[in-house]
Amino acid sequence: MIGIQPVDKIRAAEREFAEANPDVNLMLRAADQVAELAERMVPSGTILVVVGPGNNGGDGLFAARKLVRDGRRQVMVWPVAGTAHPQGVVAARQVGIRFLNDLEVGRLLPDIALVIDGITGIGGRTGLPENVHWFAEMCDVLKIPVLAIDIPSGLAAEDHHRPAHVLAATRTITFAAPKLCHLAQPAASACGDVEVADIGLELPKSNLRQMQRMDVARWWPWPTPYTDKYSRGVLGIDTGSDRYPGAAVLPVTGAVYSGAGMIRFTGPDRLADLILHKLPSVTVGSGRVEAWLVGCGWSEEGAEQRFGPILESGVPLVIDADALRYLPKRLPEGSLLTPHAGELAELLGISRPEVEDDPVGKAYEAAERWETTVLLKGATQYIANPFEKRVTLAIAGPSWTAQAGSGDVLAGICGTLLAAGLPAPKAAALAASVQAMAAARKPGPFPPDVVAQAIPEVLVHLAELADQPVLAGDLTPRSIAAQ
Ligand SMILES: NC(=O)C1=CN([C@@H]2O[C@H](COP(=O)(O)OP(=O)(O)OC[C@H]3O[C@@H](n4cnc5c(N)ncnc54)[C@H](O)[C@@H]3O)[C@@H](O)[C@H]2O)[C@@H](O)CC1
Ligand SMILES: Nc1ncnc2c1ncn2[C@@H]1O[C@H](COP(=O)(O)OP(=O)(O)O)[C@@H](O)[C@H]1O
Ligand SMILES: [K+]
Repeated sequence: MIGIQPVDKIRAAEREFAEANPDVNLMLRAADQVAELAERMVPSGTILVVVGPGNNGGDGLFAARKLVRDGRRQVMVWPVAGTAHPQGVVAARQVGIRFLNDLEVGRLLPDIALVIDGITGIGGRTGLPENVHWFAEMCDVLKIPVLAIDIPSGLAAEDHHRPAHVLAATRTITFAAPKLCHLAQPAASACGDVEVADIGLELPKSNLRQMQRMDVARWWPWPTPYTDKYSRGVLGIDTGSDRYPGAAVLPVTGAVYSGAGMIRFTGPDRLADLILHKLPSVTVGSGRVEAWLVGCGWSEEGAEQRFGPILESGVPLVIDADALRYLPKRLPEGSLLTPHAGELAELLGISRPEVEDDPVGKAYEAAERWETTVLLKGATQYIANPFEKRVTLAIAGPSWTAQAGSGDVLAGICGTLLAAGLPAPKAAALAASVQAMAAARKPGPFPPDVVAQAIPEVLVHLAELADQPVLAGDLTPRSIAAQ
């Protein structure tokens, strides 16, 4: 898990560091790391460092000095948006760096190997200074690699919006910890590959975090030699309707391919035949279950009647799609709501744009109101956990997943994990991350059920990461295997 840090915590950590280490210059540390990464990105060629009025520009100027020192390359500086960092300017001039004006930049730009963006960092407000709009567009058109220092200029650190004008980066080097803009879409799409550089700051635990592959590997409920189908978790699934027959098949597919011990399908009989045709391991009819998945493709007719008895069962529920319209005040303990932005808006009685404007806040508001875990779906998936008062971002996948039925498959994976006994926040974070990883293995317009079929490959890979036995042979005690 990686903590996503707000600007005030970064600044406080910087102050504490400065008090404890009066002889260390953090800006030089940051600048050295910027220069090192720039060297790796383009071992030769001219570098243009664009600098703004703050410390982000200071980082850029000291990085420029470092880059020019080895004498192997030409480095130029273009100051924009106010007066550049005075000591930085002196340092750059001392080593003979040339300062350019707008006209010179326009003329030389096609021959630039790398642009380093030091216009604004964590002090940046949304929107690029107007006098560099043309420059951002030219870098994009000419496909010039851009290395952003801390934050691509135009983005604001704690904001997931991507404004019309931004200096989009090929890579971003940020310090101490990622900020929300690096990880939440659509802002993240302007950051390129993000590298987090350690400059020695100590940060407190954050209540906004992002899942890592290793977390998925550690938390996944791996089967053991003592496992049977019941102990692995039996999941009841009541989904689909005549209007939406696929919504019966897709969640079951997600549940089967993520390793449910057993599935009991209790939706319409005609749909059971459809499921069995594709997935003969599914059982039909009621019985004891550890968790229920409800709501996908119910349509309105008969929804309440379907929901009532399942709610009374008292086991944890994954509540998706149409079932979200019939939430009681109190949900069974350990339940999980899986709305997309439109459904969350309906739940909260607000508009969809209001949810899209503040996904972290709105997901958390719903989680608090229903005292349950909420997984807000979309290009970035937020898991709001009201018990530990935090929000977790799932591992992100390719945008190909944005298609009808992906949410149904995701609900099925959530169901498998709730039935396996995982607490809802973990189940949701794992399910969303694993689906994204499966989609990354199958990039392209593969239908959601085909993406689900890539989950076993992802799990085998993760099992290796977690040192879990994946094949029968792996269970051989090491002493025997060595003979
Ligand atoms: N805080 C830290 O821990 C460290 C910070 N460092 C660097 O310092 C940066 C933060 O420095 P600052 O606080 O000076 O802030 P920035 O350099 O990010 O930007 C502040 C300046 O930009 C102007 N500005 C902001 N948004 C603008 C916009 N949209 N259009 C035009 N002008 C705009 C502001 O008026 C202000 O003059 C970090 O991002 C990082 O690069 C590093 O030196 C290492 C240590
Ligand atoms: N831009 C995107 N990039 C990656 N995944 C996305 C994107 N947009 C949506 N998704 C995924 O697609 C799914 C859509 O869910 P949902 O809208 O409930 O679809 P449905 O109800 O048709 O199954 C969600 O799981 C979400 O993770
Ligand atoms: K920047």
